[in-house]
Amino acid sequence: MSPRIVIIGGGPGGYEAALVATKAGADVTLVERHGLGGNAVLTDVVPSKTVIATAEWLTIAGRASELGIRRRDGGEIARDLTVDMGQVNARVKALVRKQSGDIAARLEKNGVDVRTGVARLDGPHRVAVGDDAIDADAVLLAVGARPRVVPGCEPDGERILTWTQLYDLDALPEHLIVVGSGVTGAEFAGAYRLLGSEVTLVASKDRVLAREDPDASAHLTRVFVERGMHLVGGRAARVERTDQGVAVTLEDGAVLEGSHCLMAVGSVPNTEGIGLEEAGVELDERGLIRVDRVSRTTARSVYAAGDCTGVLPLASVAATQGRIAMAHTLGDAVTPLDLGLVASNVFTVPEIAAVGASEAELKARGLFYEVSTLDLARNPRAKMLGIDEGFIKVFGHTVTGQVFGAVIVGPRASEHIYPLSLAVAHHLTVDDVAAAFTVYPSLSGTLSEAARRLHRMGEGDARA
Ligand SMILES: Cc1cc2nc3c(=O)[nH]c(=O)nc-3n(C[C@H](O)[C@H](O)[C@H](O)COP(=O)(O)OP(=O)(O)OC[C@H]3O[C@@H](n4cnc5c(N)ncnc54)[C@H](O)[C@@H]3O)c2cc1C
Ligand SMILES: NC(=O)c1ccc[n+]([C@@H]2O[C@H](COP(=O)([O-])OP(=O)(O)OC[C@H]3O[C@@H](n4cnc5c(N)ncnc54)[C@H](O)[C@@H]3O)[C@@H](O)[C@H]2O)c1
Repeated sequence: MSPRIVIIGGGPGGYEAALVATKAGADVTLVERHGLGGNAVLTDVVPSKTVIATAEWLTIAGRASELGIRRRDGGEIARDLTVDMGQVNARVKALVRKQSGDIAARLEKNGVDVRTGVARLDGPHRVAVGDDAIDADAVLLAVGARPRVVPGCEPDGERILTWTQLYDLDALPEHLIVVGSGVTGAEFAGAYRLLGSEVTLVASKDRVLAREDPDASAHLTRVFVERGMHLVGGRAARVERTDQGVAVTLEDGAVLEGSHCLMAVGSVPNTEGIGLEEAGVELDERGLIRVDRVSRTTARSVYAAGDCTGVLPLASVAATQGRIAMAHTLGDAVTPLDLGLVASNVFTVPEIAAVGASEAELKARGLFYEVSTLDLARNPRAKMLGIDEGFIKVFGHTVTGQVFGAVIVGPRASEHIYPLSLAVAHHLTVDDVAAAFTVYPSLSGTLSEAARRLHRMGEGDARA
C-alpha cells in the first residue's frame, strides 16, 4: 500500500512537499483553510513584489528624459509621474488569483487530494478536518505565521494596517507611517515612497535592516533619506485613529502623525489550538515548532516546514524543508538543510541580495577571509543603463580562495546573485568564478572582477 501523507497548509512549505510526495508514489492529502499558495502567494510575497514592481518601473520611467526619451511632440516626459493605486491593487489581486489557481491545477494534475478546512492533529497519526478524520503514516505541518499584533497598536483594517490589508487601498496613502524596519517594513516604506506617498519609517534598531550586511543597510538608509523618507528611531507604544488619520506614540512620548500606519513588527506562528502539544510536538517559548535539519518534530512521524518552525522565514527555505521532510519519510536520499547556502533578497530599489556567510558570521566563526568590494557604477554596462549606485562584495577564504559568501546591492541583485550561489553551494574558489567567461559588457563583469581581485599569486596549488 502507498504511504499516506497528510499535509496541513498549502503554502510553499506544504504544496512543494505534496508534489514531491505524489511523485514518489505516496497517497497525499493537503488541507488548506484559505487558498493554495498560502500566505506566500495570497498576502505576502506575491502581492508585495507585484506592488514593488510598479514602484520600480515608475522609478525607471521617471529617468526617461535622462536617456534621451521624449514625447512625440518633443516635450519632456514628466518626472512627476503618478500611479493609480486602485489599478495597481486590482493587478495584484488578479495576479494572486492566477498564481493560486495555477498551484491548485498543478496539485490536482499530480493527484493530490486537496481539502478545504481548518485541520488539527488528533494524535501523531490522524488529522481532523471538521467532522472528518484522515489517518496518516506521516504528517507535515506547514501552517505558516500571521502578522504580530502589538497591544495598543491593533490594526483596524482601514487606517492602521498589517501588510495583508494594504491591497484594499484604492488611493495612495498621503502619509504612511511604517512601524518596524525589518525586511517587510523596509520594502513597503521604500515602495510607497517611490509610488509617491510621504513616508515615515520607525526603526527600533540602530539601523534599518539590522540583519543585513552593514554596508548594504547603510547604503539603503542613505538612499531612503535622499528620497525624502523620514527616519525616526524608537518603538511604537500606541497607534490611534485621529480625525485626520493616525497618531503613532513612541515609547519616549514623541507623537508622529500620518494618514495611515503600517504595522510591520514581525509574525507569530499559527501553532496554537491545533493539537500539537497533545500529539507530542514540542514548541519553543515563541510557539515555534522545534525541528531538526531533516524537518522532524519531537513527535515520531510528524514533520514541520516553513514559518511555523522559525528556522528562516523564507519561501525557498519553507519549500526545501518540506521536500526534505518528504524525502526523509519516504526513504529517499536526504540532504539535511544547510542554512549556510541560502540566497535571499530584499526587494528595495536598489535590491540587496546575499548568499552564504555574512561578514559577521565569518568573524564569529574565526575564519580567515578576505573581502573584495567593487562599485557597480564603474561597470561599463551600468554606465550605459544609467545605473549609478550599488556594489558587489565577495568573501573568500584567505588561503584556499573558497567563496564563503557575497552581497550585491543593485538593480535585479536577486538575479545576479545566482552564480555566486552556485559558487557557495559547490565550494568553488574565487579563481573558479573568475575563470568563467562573462559577456562584455555586462554587470556580471564586475562580479567576476570582484572574485579576480581575491586571487593570490602563487597560491594556485593551494587552491586546486
Ligand atoms: C510582506 C512579506 C513579504 C515576503 N516576501 C518574501 C520574498 O520575497 N521571498 C521569500 O522567500 N519570502 C518572503 N516572505 C516570507 C514568506 O512569505 C514565508 O517564508 C512563506 O510564506 C512561508 O511559507 P509557509 O508554507 O511556511 O507558510 P504560508 O505561506 O504562511 O502558508 C501557510 C498556510 O497554512 C494555512 N493554515 C494555517 N493553519 C491551518 C490549519 N490549521 N488548517 C489548514 N490550513 C492552515 C494558512 O491558511 C496558509 O495558507 C515574505 C513575508 C512577508 C510577510
Ligand atoms: N524579501 C524577502 O525575502 C522578505 C520580505 C519580507 C519578509 N521576509 C522574511 O520575513 C522575516 C521577518 O521580517 P519582518 O520584517 O516581517 O519581521 P522582523 O521581525 O524581522 O522585523 C520586525 C521589526 O520590527 C521591530 N519592532 C517590533 N516591535 C516594534 C515596535 N513596537 N515599534 C517599532 N519597531 C518594532 C523589530 O525590532 C524588528 O526590527 C524576514 O527575516 C525574512 O526572512 C522576507
